[in-house]
Amino acid sequence: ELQAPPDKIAVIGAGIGGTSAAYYLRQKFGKDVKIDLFERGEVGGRLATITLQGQEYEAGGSVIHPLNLHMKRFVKDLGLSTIQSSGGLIGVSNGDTLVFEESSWFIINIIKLIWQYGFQPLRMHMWVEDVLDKFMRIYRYQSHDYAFSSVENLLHSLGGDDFLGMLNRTFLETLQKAGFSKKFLDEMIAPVNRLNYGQSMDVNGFVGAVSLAGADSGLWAVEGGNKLVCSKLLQASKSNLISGSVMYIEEKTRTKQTGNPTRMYEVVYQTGSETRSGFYDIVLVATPLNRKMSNITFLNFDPPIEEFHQYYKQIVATFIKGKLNSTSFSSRALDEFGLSTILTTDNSRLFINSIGIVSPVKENNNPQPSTDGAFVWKTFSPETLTNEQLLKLFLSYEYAVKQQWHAYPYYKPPDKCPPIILHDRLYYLNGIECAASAMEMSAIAAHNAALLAYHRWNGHTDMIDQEDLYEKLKTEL
Ligand SMILES: Cc1cc2nc3c(=O)[nH]c(=O)nc-3n(C[C@H](O)[C@H](O)[C@H](O)COP(=O)(O)OP(=O)(O)OC[C@H]3O[C@@H](n4cnc5c(N)ncnc54)[C@H](O)[C@@H]3O)c2cc1C
Ligand SMILES: CC(C)=CCC/C(C)=C/CC/C(C)=C/CSC[C@H](N)C(=O)O
Repeated sequence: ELQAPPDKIAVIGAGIGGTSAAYYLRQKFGKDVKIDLFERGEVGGRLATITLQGQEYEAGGSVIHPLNLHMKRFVKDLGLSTIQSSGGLIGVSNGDTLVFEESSWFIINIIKLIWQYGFQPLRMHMWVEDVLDKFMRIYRYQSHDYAFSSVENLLHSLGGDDFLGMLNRTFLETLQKAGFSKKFLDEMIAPVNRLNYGQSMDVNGFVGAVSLAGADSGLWAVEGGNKLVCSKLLQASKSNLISGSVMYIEEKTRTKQTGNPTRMYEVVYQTGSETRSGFYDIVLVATPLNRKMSNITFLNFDPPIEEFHQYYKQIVATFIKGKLNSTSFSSRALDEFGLSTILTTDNSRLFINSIGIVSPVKENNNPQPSTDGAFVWKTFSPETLTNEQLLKLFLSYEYAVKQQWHAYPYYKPPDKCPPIILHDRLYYLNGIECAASAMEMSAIAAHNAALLAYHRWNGHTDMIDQEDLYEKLKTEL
């Protein structure tokens, strides 16, 4: 049995989380509900491009896993096209030498890997596959409309106590327990985690697994920029975009047209120099709740809604067009260097986490140098690079343009996730980032929050936090 649908829903934040939430809310609640989507910056949020000499490059979230089924579905349903992330050879630097270097010959790579690390790369591949296999259960649950009231319940339904345990242990502890050697972890795994999350092996084991999935083959991106998914979702959801910064949310009693006094949420926002507000039946917050990133306060809630203090790590992405100083990484000159991505080990004295050649978002081909042999490189570093540092990395450069991010949570297990239900009809999506931050994670959180809001509105408690879903759905034909 269904209640009358809500009149108005607010979604705060038009990144991939907020726009996909609007899309799923429209699917569940139907065409009559009015959905307002608040955004204080650009649609896309941490999915953004940077334009350099007339070419656009991904400056935020750039790669998508081949098994990220929500992102895949969006691209298909919204009529977008994909490009494959360009390969290129990868090396790992410890600041003095390259501790690992890929060859363009497949067989040489296999021999090198076995020589240096035995069968650990294969075992690691299997470990990640096993985590991914369980993770994929979420798509089955969500396609059957099941929802979860907390991130912990969601993860438990996917991988049981093992998945919850991964939030409580460091990635290092998790992999040491699984029998991987220090050399392999230092030289192969820590550098991937520095590239993807700018952090050491002290992150939680779950985000570590996601990070390794982010180094799988078959990664892809959206032609024209990943942020196009957000603008297309916004359009498809037929939501009303309000350009403004939400300042606070307050619960108040309003008398609706029916004459009934109803508890509603007043969303107060600033647009230009004006302060305005609107009343909503349901509110979804799709931005990290902390002072630096969203600065939203919750007034007069009973019980009060706590202030969240999740610290987000700063990452600086710098785009440099220039000729690499290959001798910063190896003894070879540039014309014999051949690597297009260099990762760094944790103990490296280098001031960057990674550096790699990038292609424009419209190019499906391998990146091409300009006539003088210069490529466009992207570095990730914890701090802004100084001119002196840039001149260490490059023989010469034409430009260096930076984009600074509060990129992802600073992971420090045990990682306890914030609640999804902040109040009766007030939901929070970005708590999922405490398990792992990635585009697909936000899309999963958005689908879950839309289903949760729908079932709670209609009193469908049997669709929330069902135990043993995997077994139940296995027997369902
Ligand atoms: C440099 C970088 C590289 C990354 N690479 C990858 C990658 O390759 N693959 C991957 O899967 N993930 C990647 N990620 C992570 C991914 O980008 C994020 O997990 C994802 O984009 C988060 O989306 P979101 O919608 O949850 O949050 P956001 O994108 O942060 O969206 C929140 C939105 O809310 C708005 N907002 C905030 N406060 C208010 C307010 N008070 N009022 C109104 N609006 C407000 C913000 O302006 C923002 O647009 C990367 C992130 C960064 C920074
Ligand atoms: C959620 C699952 C199962 C998989 C996602 C895997 C994935 C794509 C992880 C990447 C996460 C991330 C935050 C990457 C940041 S750096 C990305 C890229 N290599 C770049 O150079 O910009």
